[in-house]
Amino acid sequence: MSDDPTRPPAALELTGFSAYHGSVAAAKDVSLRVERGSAVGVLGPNGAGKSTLLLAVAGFVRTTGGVSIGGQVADRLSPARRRRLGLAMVPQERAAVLELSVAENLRLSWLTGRRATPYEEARTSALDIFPALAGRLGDPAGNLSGGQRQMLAVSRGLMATCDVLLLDEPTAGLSPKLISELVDAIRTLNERGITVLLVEQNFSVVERTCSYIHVLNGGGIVWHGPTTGIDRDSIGDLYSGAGRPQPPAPATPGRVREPRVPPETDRAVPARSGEPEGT
Ligand SMILES: Nc1ncnc2c1ncn2[C@@H]1O[C@H](COP(=O)(O)OP(=O)(O)OP(=O)(O)O)[C@@H](O)[C@H]1O
Repeated sequence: MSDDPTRPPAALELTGFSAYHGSVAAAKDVSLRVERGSAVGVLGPNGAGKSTLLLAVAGFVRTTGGVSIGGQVADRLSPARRRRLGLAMVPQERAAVLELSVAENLRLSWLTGRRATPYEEARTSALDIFPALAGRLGDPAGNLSGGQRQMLAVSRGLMATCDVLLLDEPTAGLSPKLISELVDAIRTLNERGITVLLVEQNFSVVERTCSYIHVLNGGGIVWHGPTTGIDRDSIGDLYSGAGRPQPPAPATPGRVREPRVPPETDRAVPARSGEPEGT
């Protein structure tokens, strides 16, 4: 948790957070902060520990260190209790009950979620973001294309009427058109005050949605900084931990988003162990 009592609580905050498969730490000493209504990206090579980190935040993996959701300490809470605090996760597998219809899948997520918003309202709100699903409500989820199933997976997260959405590589395998739709959807979520922690391999998606990124490798954060101004050619250096801060590039309207971070934290810094890292 933040040491500064005057700072409003983050939507999500990890402090010295480690996550274990058995006795092996797949995410190590991760500290990060995600402000309400912002999107923060986690990039890194295969096996870096990104999915494990999200699963651990959602409560499915043994952890040490601190996790708080909306200012509430959640370290020891079950996944269900974390959902009630407003956390939802969309795993990499595009989870849906394939035998149930699209509408039934949405209803199921609402029933097992926080029900902070009436069902009809939550459904209208989700379909507003993914209109392609509106015409498929009666179809079995198993009949959807991969991209449509991804939209359904994100909609299911929204039906839980969440405040914080964890997205694990939501654009994997999608066409450029569907990726653009998903990018727009993430921006819309932020505009509605929903916070997003986005695991991605696709830097372009992170660049278009996130104000801040953390690069994970070998389970630890090897670099973090604002997204604006990162030179695409330096991504390999960031992955290897050899990244150097880049001078901020002038924002190009419509292409690069203005950073949402406060000016005093608008700087790129190689990560040091134990250092709080945030937006
Ligand atoms: N259920 C598990 N049991 C044991 N080890 C696991 C398990 N799941 C993942 N691991 C190991 O934890 C490490 C991190 O895996 P993780 O899936 O979190 O990485 P990732 O960054 O999400 O990779 P990718 O981008 O390929 O999905 C890897 O070494 C992996 O082999």
